[in-house]
Amino acid sequence: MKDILLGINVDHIATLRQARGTSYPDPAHAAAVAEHAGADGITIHLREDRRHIQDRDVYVMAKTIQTRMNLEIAVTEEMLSIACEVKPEYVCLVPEKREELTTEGGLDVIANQQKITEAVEKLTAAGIKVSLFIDADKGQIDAAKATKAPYIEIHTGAYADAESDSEQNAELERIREGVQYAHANGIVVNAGHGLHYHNVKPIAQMPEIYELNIGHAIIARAAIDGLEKAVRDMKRIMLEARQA
Ligand SMILES: CC(=O)[C@@H](O)[C@H](O)COP(=O)(O)O
Ligand SMILES: NCC(=O)COP(=O)(O)O
Repeated sequence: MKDILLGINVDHIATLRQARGTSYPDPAHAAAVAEHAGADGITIHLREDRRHIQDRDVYVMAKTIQTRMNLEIAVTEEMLSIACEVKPEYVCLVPEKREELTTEGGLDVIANQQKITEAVEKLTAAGIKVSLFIDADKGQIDAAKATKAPYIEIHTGAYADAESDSEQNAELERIREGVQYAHANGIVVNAGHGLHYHNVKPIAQMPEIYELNIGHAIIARAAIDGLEKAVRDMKRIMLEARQA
């Protein structure tokens, strides 16, 4: 069975920096440590409100990341222009609401089919591999396929936030069905949001999943155990789950 890959989101290293407006900690430094510890890629989310990752971080990490950059952006002219200039290996199109604490749901590809299709075409023409951050919904998966984006990232937030075992199991089955459906339709399937050391195993065990993007939980663990150990521990849990 294929190994599952781990993308480390370093947004919340930047959150710590922005809290005091200092030059440290530098997400570019964290990305290098994460790569040394076994990260297969680095994810950064350049939000329109620049609450954590700054434009400077994107341009610096475009030069320093040794694995590959997955740049998360909203579907706006400004962000598409930055992405086409930087040319990361991957761009993941995500929804954004100014007032949200964190991403609250997947892209509504169905309702924005033309706009998202045009964005996928523009990014693809720039040589970028495009992923769409969507819920595990067959209608959204069909709409994502119609945009010709080669990747999707299934939003695992509802699974992570579930308040009962029955709710979490229902969300897990919904994700499983969506992952299998997308994979059967020739889409490369990633997943992420809200995953941590105690809920990642059932997701990592899904053989159709190519990569998990995980940030907040790993950066939080790094505050206690250090980033290298936090990354190695997560990678080990994921690989053991996949091989179980
Ligand atoms: C799209 C997603 O789930 C995350 O990658 C995103 O970065 C969350 O936003 P914050 O990092 O601002 O919490
Ligand atoms: N796309 C998910 C991601 O990059 C990290 O999300 P989280 O682990 O910070 O919730």
